Amino acid sequence: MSIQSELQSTIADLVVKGKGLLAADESQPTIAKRFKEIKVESTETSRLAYRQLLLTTPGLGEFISGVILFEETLGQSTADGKPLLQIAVEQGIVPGIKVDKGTVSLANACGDLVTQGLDGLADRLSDYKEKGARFAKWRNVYTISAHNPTQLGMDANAEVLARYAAICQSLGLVPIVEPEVLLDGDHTIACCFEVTEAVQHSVFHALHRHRVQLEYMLLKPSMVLPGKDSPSTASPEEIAEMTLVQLRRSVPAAVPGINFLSGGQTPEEATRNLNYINTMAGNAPWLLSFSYARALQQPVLQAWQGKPENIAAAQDTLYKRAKLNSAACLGSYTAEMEKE
Ligand SMILES: O=P(O)(O)OC[C@H]1O[C@](O)(COP(=O)(O)O)[C@@H](O)[C@@H]1O
Repeated sequence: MSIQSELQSTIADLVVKGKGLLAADESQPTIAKRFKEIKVESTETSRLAYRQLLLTTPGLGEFISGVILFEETLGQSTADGKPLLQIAVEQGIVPGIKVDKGTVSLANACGDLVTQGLDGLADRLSDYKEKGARFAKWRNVYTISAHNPTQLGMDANAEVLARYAAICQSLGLVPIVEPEVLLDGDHTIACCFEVTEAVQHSVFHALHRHRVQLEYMLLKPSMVLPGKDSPSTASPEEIAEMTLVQLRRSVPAAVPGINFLSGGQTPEEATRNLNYINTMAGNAPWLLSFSYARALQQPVLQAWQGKPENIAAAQDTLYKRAKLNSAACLGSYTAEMEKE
């Protein structure tokens, strides 16, 4: 298969109406933090048990088209020797992989961060592809404060994101481009709008400079929201409206899908806001869906508590959240469905 057809068929498998992505790619520090909340130690064994629980959830493929895995998971197998990646494939779920190496502070940029991981990326990607990954994900983070993000921070981050995307496409892996504007802070929704618009403009300029084919990538953005310590709140209609206006101004129609991250919203908020976005999207050119980690997994972790006897209940919870988010993709979610 040519690189072009590989990219095309992965996009076709990922961008499906009523389906979204499960982000199960928490880095070691992040998964340790999530496990700590349920008093489970993060070890290779506990991470395998948990991620096996996620991937073996019966019927998950009805609502999930792709899963983002962490590098370690790509090499893990069940006790009877089946690779976890194979389980995803058998569920009809496309396996992908997080390939960035986390953030460091960017010199001379007032505290802005920049994401690392470009060195040796092509070799790593070839290896992941050989193991079965068909898409990749890279996350940049932008903090909002009186001084951040700086133009320097936005430019430097856009450049690495575009270089990553170009390398992925050259090897036949679909890149998910994730510029996350963080929820931390007391900023207003208007300020988040302005920053998100500037960030995405810088990203799409860089993607253009690096000749990234927009038809064969997905955008994983944050929604436009007031900061979590903001004195002002915003209604779901306002969030949906501002998110859509911002996206229309920044994201070319050639991009096939936009899969939001949850970013610290509660599971219910993330589902409700996605539903409003889809009901208000009109004839938006992109499929608007989800690529949630916390908003899908928080209730699962609570139900699991690290205990084998809770696996079935935890899987029911994942199935339910995936189903509700699928409804939100179709604009048919209602708060009553939470009680079912
Ligand atoms: O561990 P990291 O690299 O900080 O990433 C944390 C998470 O951020 C995400 O990009 C988005 O997650 P949320 O939906 O919880 O905001 C996930 O894909 C990833 O697992």
